[in-house]
Amino acid sequence: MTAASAQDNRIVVVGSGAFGTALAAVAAASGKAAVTLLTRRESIVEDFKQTGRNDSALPGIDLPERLTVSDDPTVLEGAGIVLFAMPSQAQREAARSLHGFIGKGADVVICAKGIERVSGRLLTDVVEEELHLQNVAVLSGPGFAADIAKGLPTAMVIAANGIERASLLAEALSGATFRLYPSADRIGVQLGGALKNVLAIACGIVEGAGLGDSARAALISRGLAEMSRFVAARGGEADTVRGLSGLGDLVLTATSHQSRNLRYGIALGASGSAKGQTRELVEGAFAASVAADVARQLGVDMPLTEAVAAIIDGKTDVKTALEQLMSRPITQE
Ligand SMILES: NC(=O)C1=CN([C@@H]2O[C@H](COP(=O)(O)OP(=O)(O)OC[C@H]3O[C@@H](n4cnc5c(N)ncnc54)[C@H](O)[C@@H]3O)[C@@H](O)[C@H]2O)C=CC1
Ligand SMILES: O=C(CO)COP(=O)(O)O
Repeated sequence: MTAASAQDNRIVVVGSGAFGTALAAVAAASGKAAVTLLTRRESIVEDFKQTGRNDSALPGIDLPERLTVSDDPTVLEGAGIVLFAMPSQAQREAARSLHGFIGKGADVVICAKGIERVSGRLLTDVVEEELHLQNVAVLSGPGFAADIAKGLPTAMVIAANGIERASLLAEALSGATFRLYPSADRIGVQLGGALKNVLAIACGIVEGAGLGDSARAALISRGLAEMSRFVAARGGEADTVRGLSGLGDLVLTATSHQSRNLRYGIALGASGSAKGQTRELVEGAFAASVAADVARQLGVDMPLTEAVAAIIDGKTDVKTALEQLMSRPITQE
């Protein structure tokens, strides 16, 4: 049985970066369906033909032979499941440009962790608007692309509009080393992925500034409280943040040097301010100020996200932000 009855059971992954390549690899390795990785670069098609790898995204990792790599968007026509694995700020443009190829019965799954920067909107809303579709799903949770592609055990979450749809997608995309848990909370799952990146930057700042492991533990648990307030205010389930897409991913990215967000935060912490840092490379740097803006509009208290946003935007430095956080009124946990 396919997840989308009007389409065939092929899976197409759009975006041949690290995460898209990894997701295409595990889906192809499971052998449940034909899988195509759709790239915009002909050189990636050629490299895969010659080496069996996508070294531009995942150097040295062999990909399954049964994977197909293509630069022809017509492969999307009739595909039952389409994964959108490009960065958050590229989701709208990608949806707009691929709108004519994606069938009305396809299950589109967003595999990015962010919020639209210019509008503060959820990526599900953005992609649904551009594709004129409803029921766009979200895949999120703890899992580095390289770990997934190497076949290391990984568990993530797939959230759809309704648990039955989410369960079908989880079955279709899980494999021997990659386990997806279904959820019906699309808001909580996607906001968990966006906000944990901001908190991973905060943890990096703590590490880079030498503030200690105790500070990081405090950040993780107070950060989780912030996440749950924000998720509830945006109409999601506060409890979702305790699962893989919230706490699970926060712990992973706040503690592993594989995380780009953590490494970016370490650089900020080491230098004491955003002077001279490029923010464009990590998702959390895009999410921080928009999440802080939305939180203010909703009346949600998010001091850690505010502090990260102010540091990234050059409005304050690490030392001042820390002093402000530590001098906040004492409140009940
Ligand atoms: N790398 C990782 O370990 C993980 C990444 N993610 C998320 O996946 C998303 C993508 O991250 P990565 O793959 O690491 O980034 P990446 O920078 O390795 O790859 C992004 C890819 O998207 C492509 N792209 C950009 N705009 C496009 C468009 N309009 N149409 C088609 N393709 C487009 C780029 O050419 C590039 O190949 C991010 O939101 C990230 O947070 C989630 C879990 C793990
Ligand atoms: O989301 C990730 C792992 O779950 C990847 O994190 P980075 O984008 O910080 O590398």
